Amino acid sequence: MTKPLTLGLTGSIGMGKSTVAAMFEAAGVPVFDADAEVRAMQGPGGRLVEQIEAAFPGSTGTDGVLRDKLGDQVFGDKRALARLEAIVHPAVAKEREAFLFEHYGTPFVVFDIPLLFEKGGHNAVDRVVVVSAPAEVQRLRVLARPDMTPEKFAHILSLQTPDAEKRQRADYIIDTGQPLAETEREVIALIELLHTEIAGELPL
Ligand SMILES: CC(C)(COP(=O)(O)OP(=O)(O)OC[C@H]1O[C@@H](n2cnc3c(N)ncnc32)[C@H](O)[C@@H]1O)[C@@H](O)C(=O)NCCC(=O)NCCS
Ligand SMILES: Nc1ncnc2c1ncn2[C@@H]1O[C@H](COP(=O)(O)OP(=O)(O)OP(=O)(O)O)[C@@H](O)[C@H]1O
Repeated sequence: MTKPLTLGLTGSIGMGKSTVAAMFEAAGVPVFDADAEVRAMQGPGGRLVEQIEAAFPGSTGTDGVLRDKLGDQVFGDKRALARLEAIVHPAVAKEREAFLFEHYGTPFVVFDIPLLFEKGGHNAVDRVVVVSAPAEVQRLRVLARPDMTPEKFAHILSLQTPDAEKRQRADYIIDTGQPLAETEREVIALIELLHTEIAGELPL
């Protein structure tokens, strides 16, 4: 069985990555959700909880990692964040490989990875899909979230590769600054293009 073509799906905070990932999934494309894997491994009984508690005392409870507490410890401190990443990222990579193996024979799969460029994951996928909307649309979406402040938003943005650079480095861009139905049409068109390519009707 052949290895699927791998699409890395990414985008900055609030750009609509999860929404677009759900569109791929609804169209029958297997989607690996890196964030969901992290949450499972950090949640109740999760396999990283003990290791995280040892590295960040007081950051876990009976329900696993206390994400707001851990976030407070790492988002303002680059070295602490790097220590957390050294625990989390290798574990996610392992799960991703297992997912790929399970889907051998499928034409292509999507890896939904928020920090694809930031952490070098773009080198490990065949194609990169970036979701992008105008900065003002992004800002309004993010600031409407509970517990979000302009300061927190600015800080998270400062940790992420700028949208303009993501767009430049993308193989495909999905516009999420338009009505959902239009975005969905773009997703379906991309899926059709990839099927055509894989079927050998166009050069890869
Ligand atoms: C610190 C944690 C527990 C905070 O969880 P919380 O639910 O409060 O925030 P959430 O995960 O939704 O992140 C908020 C925003 O920060 C960004 N962000 C998260 N981790 C990082 C990071 N390591 N570097 C830069 N930005 C990050 C996210 O993309 C998102 O836009 C969590 O973010 C975490 O475990 N991060 C480290 C693992 C990681 O890198 N995960 C993201 C990709 S797999
Ligand atoms: N055309 C569109 N495409 C995608 N999302 C849209 C669109 N129009 C409106 N939205 C809304 O924008 C929001 C995007 O949130 P979503 O959780 O998908 O973003 P995200 O990039 O995954 O966020 P984060 O990186 O912060 O987790 C959703 O509430 C979605 O309904």
